Amino acid sequence: MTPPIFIALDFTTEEEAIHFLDRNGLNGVPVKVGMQLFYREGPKLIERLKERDHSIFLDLKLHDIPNTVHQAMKNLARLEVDFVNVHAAGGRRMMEAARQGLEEVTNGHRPRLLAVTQLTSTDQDMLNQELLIDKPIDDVVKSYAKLAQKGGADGVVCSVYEAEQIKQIFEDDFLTVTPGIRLLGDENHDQKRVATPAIAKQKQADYLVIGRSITKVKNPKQAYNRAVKEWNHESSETIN
Ligand SMILES: O=C(O)c1cc(=O)[nH]c(=O)n1[C@@H]1O[C@H](COP(=O)(O)O)[C@@H](O)[C@H]1O
Repeated sequence: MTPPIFIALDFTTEEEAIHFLDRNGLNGVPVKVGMQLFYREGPKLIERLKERDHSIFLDLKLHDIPNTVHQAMKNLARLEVDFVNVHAAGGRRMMEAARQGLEEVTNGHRPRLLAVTQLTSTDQDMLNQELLIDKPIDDVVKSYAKLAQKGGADGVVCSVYEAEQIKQIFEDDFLTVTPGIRLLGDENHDQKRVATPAIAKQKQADYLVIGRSITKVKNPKQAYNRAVKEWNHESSETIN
């Protein structure tokens, strides 16, 4: 079975992304396309990745008034990717509009809708001091997750540290997709709520998103295999 690990293709051009996949023998692995690459290459890149049998998470994090998100989602639905996302902070009505847009256009293959709860680059201090949200971050994430479910999302994007609690609240098929993943010893960069693939497995995350720990290292294939191995064998590597 293909491991549920999306490699974040945070490259500037299609050629760089395809070259990366080819050079490292990563054909057919699940990939995430975010704003850096999509704003440059657009839908034709998605077609190319689909032809190459990649599952695709199109991560554009929509956050706007409900009508705009509704219309935008209709266009994204036509790309027939596997996952798309919005910011839960846009509110219930916006998420309902997103879901409606996806349903109006697709017949059969509706992309699953994810809602970003709190970015993994946000920590407790930033939540309190910059966003003026005066609550423990895991409570905020859980509360946004409940809102997301009411708004028709199929799951949330959260950190590994909230995944288990979310699994306890919802049915098994409400998904948790967790970025902020690092292999032991790697730099955290701008990420704050960080965990290894092994911890993600222990905390019952459904999917992992891994970028720089695979894409920016000397031997990406080896890093990818290490992540898969941790995921499969529940190794006990930890990270602070
Ligand atoms: O929605 C996302 O994919 C996302 C949400 C979030 O809270 N944090 C987060 O890092 N991401 C994305 O996941 C990827 C993480 O990349 P690395 O930090 O390089 O592993 C980036 O493409 C981010 O845009």
